[in-house]
Amino acid sequence: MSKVSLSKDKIKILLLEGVHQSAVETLKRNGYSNIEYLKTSLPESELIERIKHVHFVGIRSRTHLSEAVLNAAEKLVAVGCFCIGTNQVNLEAAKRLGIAVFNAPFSNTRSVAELVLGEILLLLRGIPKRNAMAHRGQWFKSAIGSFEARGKTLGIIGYGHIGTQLGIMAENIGMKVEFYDIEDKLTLGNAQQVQNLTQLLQRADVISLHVPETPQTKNLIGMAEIEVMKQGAILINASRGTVVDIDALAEALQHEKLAGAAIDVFPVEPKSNDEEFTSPLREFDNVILTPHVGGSTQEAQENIGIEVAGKLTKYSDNGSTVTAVNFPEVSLPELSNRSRLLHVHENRPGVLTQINQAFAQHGINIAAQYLQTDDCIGYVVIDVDSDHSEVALKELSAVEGTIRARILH
Ligand SMILES: NC(=O)c1ccc[n+]([C@@H]2O[C@H](COP(=O)([O-])OP(=O)(O)OC[C@H]3O[C@@H](n4cnc5c(N)ncnc54)[C@H](O)[C@@H]3O)[C@@H](O)[C@H]2O)c1
Ligand SMILES: O=C(O)[C@H](O)COP(=O)(O)O
Repeated sequence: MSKVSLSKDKIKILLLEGVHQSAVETLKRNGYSNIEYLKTSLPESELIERIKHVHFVGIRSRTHLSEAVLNAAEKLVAVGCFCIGTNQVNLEAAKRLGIAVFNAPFSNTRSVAELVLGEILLLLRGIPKRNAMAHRGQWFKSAIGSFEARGKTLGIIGYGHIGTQLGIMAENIGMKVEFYDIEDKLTLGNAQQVQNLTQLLQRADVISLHVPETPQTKNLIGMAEIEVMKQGAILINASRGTVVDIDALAEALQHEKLAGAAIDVFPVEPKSNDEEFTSPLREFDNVILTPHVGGSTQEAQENIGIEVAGKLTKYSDNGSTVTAVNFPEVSLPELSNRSRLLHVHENRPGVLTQINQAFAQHGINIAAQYLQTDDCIGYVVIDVDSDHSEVALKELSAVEGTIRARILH
């Protein structure tokens, strides 16, 4: 259990993976100056050492916050994922330890959709192969294997923030859009939801994946799924590397079952730009390989920096957990002329009663109280008169089942 009651200059923030400077500016504007900024991710052993002293950590998709790392993070209050995906964080372990995790659920979605649209056009025209040949001095002027997008069917797997935007853009260039999603979805434009994955795979000229990394999406596209796709279809994956069986894809390209592919994410990705990228797909001219840059645009990164740093400062300054991905969500008013106690506890019967009884015994008047729980933890926020705040924190910290308690003035 950790108690935190620190002035802002003592709050240590570690930002990894070269998050946009807008994050640093946002934190500084809000009074947080104790920031360590690294351009790379860190291997687990180094992270375990560095994270011990840190109150907030900012990462992107390359940094793995495993249970071992989180267990070592004695002072960690919150994690900011400066991206959409949060699969690189052990969210359950973070929750058990009372560490809130935030992300940027929308800010880079347009960038991904735009990249995929471009790839669809290039792949339908066979441009990656012609481009590679031209670089080698070969002139391949031919309409063979070259098609317009107009009238072709785009099959989207995962019709969320990215899938829907891609669908609208694809319709605007005359494509027919169908999608498969495990949820019933409101269809935008003229898109049609199909009932099963096989149906989508059989009908689409281009398949694009926009699902999260989950146990269900692991190898969602393997040998069997590629087999049912149309002869000469195109496969695009800008979601997560675990979603496509890369060896199965390489084999399908070898046998010319597929006309091309665009892959932005890989089962194993280099840890830094200095590390060599290895993949069985490197040998194929008709595959666009990109180094996980779907969301890497200036616009997206700047917006993500502001959004996630804003969420971290709000949680630090006022306790709000709105949009946290692993925490009960509590929306809180500004704190004025009082102290605010933030208490994360195991969700077991009687915690709130214990708190209220302890406060009553010490004559601590509760000015406001907010509580949200999920199946594992509870998060209660209590505003009290500042004169009582230190006693209140002591009492709160002694409550059975307490995971973390901190105070804001
Ligand atoms: N390449 C990049 O740089 C980049 C950038 C942003 C996001 N991403 C990845 O793209 C993913 C999608 O992003 P989003 O913003 O559209 O997410 P989202 O949560 O808005 O949408 C995901 C959709 O997938 C559906 N889904 C989940 N499991 C499924 C399954 N087994 N089969 C079919 N549908 C399923 C969900 O119901 C949802 O509609 C993210 O989780 C992230 O991993 C990659
Ligand atoms: O989850 C995401 O938003 C994307 O995969 C982008 O990750 P990145 O910030 O590491 O580029």
